[in-house]
Amino acid sequence: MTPAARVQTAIELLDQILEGTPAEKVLTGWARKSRFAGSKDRAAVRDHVFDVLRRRRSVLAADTVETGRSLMIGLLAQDGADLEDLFSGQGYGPSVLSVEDRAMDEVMQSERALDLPDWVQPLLQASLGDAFLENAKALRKRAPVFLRVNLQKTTREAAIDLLRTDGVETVVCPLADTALEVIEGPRKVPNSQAFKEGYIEVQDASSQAAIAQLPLRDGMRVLDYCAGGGGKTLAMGGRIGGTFVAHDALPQRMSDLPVRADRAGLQVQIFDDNQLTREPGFDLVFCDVPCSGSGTWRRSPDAKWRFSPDDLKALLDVQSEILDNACDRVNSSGTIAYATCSMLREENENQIDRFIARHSDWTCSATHHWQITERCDGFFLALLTRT
Ligand SMILES: C[S@@+](CC[C@H](N)C(=O)[O-])C[C@H]1O[C@@H](n2cnc3c(N)ncnc32)[C@H](O)[C@@H]1O
Repeated sequence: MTPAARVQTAIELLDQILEGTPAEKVLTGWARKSRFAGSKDRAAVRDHVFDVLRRRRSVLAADTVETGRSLMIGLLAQDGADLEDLFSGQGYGPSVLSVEDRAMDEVMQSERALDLPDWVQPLLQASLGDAFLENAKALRKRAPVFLRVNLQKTTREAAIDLLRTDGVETVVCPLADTALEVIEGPRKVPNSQAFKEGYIEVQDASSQAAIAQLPLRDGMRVLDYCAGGGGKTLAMGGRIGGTFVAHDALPQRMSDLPVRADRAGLQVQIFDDNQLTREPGFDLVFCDVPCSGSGTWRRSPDAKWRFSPDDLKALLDVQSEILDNACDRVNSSGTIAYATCSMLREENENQIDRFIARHSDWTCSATHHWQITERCDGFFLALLTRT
């Protein structure tokens, strides 16, 4: 596909997304139907679509109707692309620029907004204070890819060397002693020997840094209460030898965990609610609760525009219910670790304050924040123990 044809495809896919179809569904549907598109074409179209969604507000000039075409023109103009060349009307590319399109090109030389939904911006501002602007700007950029090195199987240095033999270039990330940033060849990671041998997993650096802050000791009994795909279970298992139990309200979310654990050389038991009630209390109950994901919105920019005040309210209820349930799963000297990838105070400190107001025998021994930067996603961790 020519660069212009990729732009026209992105325009058509964005129109479908604007009609309400989720971005992933639109992109997968197109990839299935378009056998002529190679992997580079797919990646380029995907990048166009996600760049627009990340900056959906600022790429649109004031008073311009939101269409796939107007959004793509705004994006390309903001990035300094040669619009006359791309919009030439040739081949499968988009039709030539109108007078209005050219006017937009000029407007877009300046940025309009921070690309946040109106109702979210004040909440983020109140939550982040002076750090708000830096965080909001970082959310408009593409996120880097990070790997977690499984220290039970190898070292960071050996992992760097092995990845290089498969065309994946990485550098040490200072945020965590397990973290590597991929600077070349991220798409080659799943087929690399390092991945197949269980030496590495894909995981953001702030999640790894949070796991490094947990009070983990060899021999502990650990429950990952909201395990999902099990990324945090594996990360905890990469740090200590112990007993690991995974649980999730939606067990199908854990379907890949046995294969991943096997690759990592970790034994993980998967328990439902009934099995958990028969278990003695755990030393650590890790609650990576469902949340707005606002610290990771640059990875799923579609979610940013879909997220509503009702969604937030429902999440707050689920988060407090999970914390209340976690109390029954932890032994008398154990710790509850509450984690979100949210930047919103409502989901973080306020949730902890409300928990302590409901459970006066509990105290918060530490909180940690990771801000959204070019280098890492936003993350929040609170450690709770009985007084
Ligand atoms: C943020 S995700 C977890 C991601 C996972 N820890 C990882 O590293 O891949 C939150 C998970 O909580 C689960 N969940 C939602 N409500 C729950 C509940 N009441 N009890 C336990 N898990 C719940 C969701 O199904 C989802 O998989």
